[in-house]
Parts: sequence; C-alpha cells; structure tokens
Amino acid sequence: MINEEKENSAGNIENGSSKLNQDNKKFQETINVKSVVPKYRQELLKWNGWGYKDCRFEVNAGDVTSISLTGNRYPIAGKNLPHFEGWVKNTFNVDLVNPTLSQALPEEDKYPKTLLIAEELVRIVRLNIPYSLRGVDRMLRAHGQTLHDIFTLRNGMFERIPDIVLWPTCHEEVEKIVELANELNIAILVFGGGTAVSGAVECPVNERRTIISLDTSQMNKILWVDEANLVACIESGIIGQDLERELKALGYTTGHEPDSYEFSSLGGWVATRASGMKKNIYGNIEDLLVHVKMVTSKGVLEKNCQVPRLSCGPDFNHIVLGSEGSLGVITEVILKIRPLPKCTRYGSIVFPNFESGVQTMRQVAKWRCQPASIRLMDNEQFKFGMILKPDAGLIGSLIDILKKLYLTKIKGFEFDKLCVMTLLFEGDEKQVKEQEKRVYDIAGEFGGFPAGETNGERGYMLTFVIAYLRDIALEYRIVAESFETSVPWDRAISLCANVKQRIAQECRDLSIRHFLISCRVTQTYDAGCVIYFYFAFNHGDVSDPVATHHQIESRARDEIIACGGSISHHHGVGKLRTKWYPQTVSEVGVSLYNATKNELDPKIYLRRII
Ligand SMILES: Cc1cc2nc3c(=O)[nH]c(=O)nc-3n(C[C@H](O)[C@H](O)[C@H](O)COP(=O)(O)OP(=O)(O)OC[C@H]3O[C@@H](n4cnc5c(N)ncnc54)[C@H](O)[C@@H]3O)c2cc1C
Repeated sequence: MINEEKENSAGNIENGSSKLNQDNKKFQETINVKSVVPKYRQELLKWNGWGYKDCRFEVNAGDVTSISLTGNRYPIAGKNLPHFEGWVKNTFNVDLVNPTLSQALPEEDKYPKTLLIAEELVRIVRLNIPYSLRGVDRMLRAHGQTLHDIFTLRNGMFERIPDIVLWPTCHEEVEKIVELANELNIAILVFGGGTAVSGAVECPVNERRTIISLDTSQMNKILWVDEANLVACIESGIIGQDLERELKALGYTTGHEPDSYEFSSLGGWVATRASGMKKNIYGNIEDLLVHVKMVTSKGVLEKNCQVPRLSCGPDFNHIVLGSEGSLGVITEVILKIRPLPKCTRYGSIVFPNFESGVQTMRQVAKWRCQPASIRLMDNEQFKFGMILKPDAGLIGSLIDILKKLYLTKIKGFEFDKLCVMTLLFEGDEKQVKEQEKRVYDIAGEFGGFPAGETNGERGYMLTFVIAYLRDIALEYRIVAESFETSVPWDRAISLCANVKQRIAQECRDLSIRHFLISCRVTQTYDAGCVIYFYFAFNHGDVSDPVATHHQIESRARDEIIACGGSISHHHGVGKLRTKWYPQTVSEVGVSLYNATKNELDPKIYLRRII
C-alpha cells in the first residue's frame, strides 16, 4: 500500500488521497425551509416600523393611562404597563395624547418611477428569475432600520429606490444576475433581512444607472448538515429564526443570536461581521464561519477546501466578512454547528453602581469564565426595565416595595446609582453550576449580589421587545436611535461617562431639554468590551429632528473615538460611519480596500464603503 492508501468496500480511497471519502459522514438531506417571513414581507411585517405587524405598543386610556404590547408573540404582550406614562412624562415631558400618526402606505403612483429601460427589462425577464416592479416592493428594499429610514417611511418618501427587485433562488441564479449587470452596466444592491442600522442598503440619490435590489430571501435552503464534522452548508438568505428552528429539530444550534435574529439573514451577518449575544460560547460570525462563496463581477471567490484552519494568507474569508455587499453577493456559507445545550439558566446580579459592575465583568473576562451571555445595564436602563414591568397587583406591588427597601435600607444601595447585570448560562448542569459559582463569587467581591433568575430572563426578553418602542416614541415626538462601540477595558468607564457628558452638552447647546442617554455593556473580550448606547429626545420644535439626532450622534462618535473606542463593534460602517473609515484603517488600508474593490468589482456595480 503506497502512502497509507487503502480502498474501502465502496471503492473510495480513504487516506492520503485527493479523493475525499464522505461515506463515514452522516449527512442530512437538503432542507427546503419555509420561512416565517413571506416573500412579500409587508404581509407579515410592518412596512413603516420594526417587526411584526400585529406587535405594537398602544396607549390604553383609562383611570390610569398605560401602554401594552399587542399580539401574543412576546411574554409581556397584552399586559398593562402602568408605570410607562409617568416615566415618559418625567423623562421627556410628553403626555401620551394626540399622537402623530404615520402616513398611510403610499398608492402605487406615489413611488419614484423606475429607471429601468425596455431593453434591460427584456434581458432580465429572459433570466427567468422572479421579479417585481411594484413601487411598494421597491421601496421596502430601499432601507434598513435607522431612525432616518423609519422617519422617512412614516412622513415622506425616499428620493431614490431600486428600479426592480429580483428574487434568485440559488447560487447559479445570482451568477446570472451579476453577469447580466456586468454586461448592461446595472448596479446591484444586495438585500438580506433589511435590519441594517448603517444606511447600507439605501440607494445613492445620484445613481442614474438602473439599480437591481437582489433580495436573497428565497435563497434559504439548508443544503446539507454534516454531523461528523459539525458543520452545515446554508444558503445566505435564510433568516435566524428559521435557521435555528430547523437545526433545533435535528438537535443542533449555531448559537448565533444577534438581537435582530428573528429577521436578519445569514448573508447579512457575514456581510456586516455580526455579533450574537452568546458569542462567549459559540463565537462571533467570523468564528463560526468555515467556508463562504461570494459571487463577484470577476467570478466566484471561495476556497477549495473545507478545513478548520489554513496557513495560507491573507485569509480571504476576511475579505468577505464585513464587505457589506460592496464586493460581491454571498450565496452559500458553511457554519459550525453545536449540539443543543442540556441546560440553560438565566441569572441576574445587582450592583451598587456601574463601576463595580464593569469591574466584575473585567474580572470575569480576565479569568475567562464568561457564561454564554453577560450584560450590564446602567442605572437609567435599570429604571427603564422597571417601567416595562406589568401591573403586579397589590401583593406584587408590595413585594416590589419590600425589595426596593431591602436594597436601599438594608444593603445601602442608592436607587439612582444601582445597576443590574443579566446572565445566561449554557452547558450541562455541572458546567452551569460551576459557571454560576465563579461569576457570583467574583460579583460578591465587588459588592454585587444575586437578584434571581426571573429578572435575568426578563432582561433578555426585553431585548427583543425594546426594538418595538421606537415606533410609539415617534408617535409622541420622541426620536430615538442606538449606537455601539468596542473599547479596551481600561477606557470603558471613562468612555461611557464622557459620551454621556458630551451628549448632554450637545443637547444643552441645541436647547434640547428632555432627553435620555443610557448605556449597557453587552459583550466582554480578553482585551476589552462592547458598549451599547441609547439616545432619545423630545424633538418638540426642532425643525429637522432626524438631522439633529444624527448631528449629536456624530459628535458622540467623535467622543467615542477620542476615548479609544471604535467606529463599530457589530453594526458595520454602512453609509452612516464612512467618515471614520480612513482613520480606522489608515491611508494604506483605504487604498487596499479600493484596490480590492476595483479588482473584484471594477465597474463598481455594487455599493462601495468609501
Ligand atoms: C433591533 C435590532 C437589533 C440588532 N441587533 C444586532 C446584534 O445583536 N448584533 C449584530 O451584529 N447586529 C445587530 N443589528 C444590526 C443588523 O441586524 C445586522 O447588521 C445584521 O447582520 C444585518 O443583516 P440583514 O440580513 O438584515 O442585512 P441587510 O440589512 O439586508 O443588509 C446589511 C448589509 O449587508 C449586505 N448584505 C446582506 N446580505 C448579503 C449577501 N448575501 N451578500 C452580500 N452582502 C449582503 C447588504 O448589502 C448591506 O450592506 C440589529 C439591528 C436591529 C434593527
């Protein structure tokens, strides 16, 4: 036998051969996934806001004005939230009366006309790929979820929207679209789940060429699951909740859970270098990604092997990761999968102040004992979480009062300073117990003490619900947006304080009196952490509230960078943050990016970062 090669009964060469034997792997067949989100998204999702149409906060006028979440998709749905009104009044000086409602969905003749010319349409139709020229379908793919996007949908119209929407169903159809676009000088914007908060999918106003919106949603099969190597090959248009549901039925998970995972797509995650809340166990998208196929104007970029690591650089996976649709269309991804955890448990810890919470996180990261997720809310967010508590009844209210008394009178915590950490543990029972012990012990050293499983679970549930609040805020003249950054540990606390101060100063300068700036630490690493800010204000008489919000956020980003923070940890650059791209990657970095762009996409069909 030469080179240790031996033939098996099926005639395949097992070892030392270039022919890969896959008989010993257990492959699941292709799964045709029926997505929760239909092809015409507006049938299920809001056309002018976040999430499901049947889920929205509404005001219930009565003896006590309260709000509640409609529908039955989230645990707090249908429950009265009686503390909301008082908090809104205190924080924003807003009464929940006389809402400013959104305009109705525009009639077909109100959308910008398509620039598609007859010859282009004929050629596109010949591709035999489903398409739409309807204004509503084009408009719904002209935006993501920024404040600017949603404000425009509610009150006006985008100046430029795609001229046609195409729904390819596989890699080969994407190749055909890109080839045709190349030939006819047509621009392509790739649309995944449309949850971007970076302006990435907006059409450049001055683009006079025809723009195709390439919607990946119908390209959502799980092509195979390889149980021997714990990887799965998946088409890029699949959305998170569909992927996790299908894998769960087989006993697996990717463990990738960004807060948008109900609606965001695999291709979008790769294109934006997304981060999931359970990254401590499963890794960020770049850690999960084993192999990726991207269709470029020059052909398909992919590696011709599927190995766990390769000493052959530069690593072209990292050309694809974070490319934000500017270099090509991601069509298929091989991701790592893991068996479902045997035990999942939530937890929470109360700290006397933000600093002690951050110190705890730092120690937890130092000793690498992070549970699947660990997050720290500042005092403003803690209070905000409280006002989202349903009516607890007499007994419940009494218990809440006793808890507050215990914290303030016995523990000596100041109600206006205390902070809460939420925790999510995963593993087997023994591992979870060990993790709990280590984390609670460390927290104890910094004055924190456990505050129960229910508070922890509620914290994670609220993450999904909070996204719905901006829509009701807009009805009452409050503009709101979140932004995030990553920062070394030793600068984390000062960055939070300085950004808050800077925003307060900017608001004062602009005579904005009623605003909220709040933050939480959402991820930990060996060398630093991630800070996520919420900033909202009552725009009262401000003539252009979106531009004003953008201006203040932009100054906050300058402050972040001055404090050693980054342009973005996971939201990406998009069009909103291009200003800081050169200083982030250096002049040489910009020219390297541009050279790559010119090489892979010489006629600049897809958008560019800078
Ligand atoms: C409420 C909310 C919570 C969020 N939470 C998180 C979070 O926890 N973690 C996180 O990382 N992000 C988060 N985000 C941001 C957003 O969800 C992510 O950036 C996500 O990865 C975008 O995926 P998508 O499918 O929606 O992409 P889209 O919005 O459709 O597109 C985003 C960018 O990716 C490009 N793109 C999409 N698909 C492809 C493809 N197949 N090939 C090439 N380019 C493509 C687009 O052209 C665009 O540039 C959140 C957003 C919201 C609104």
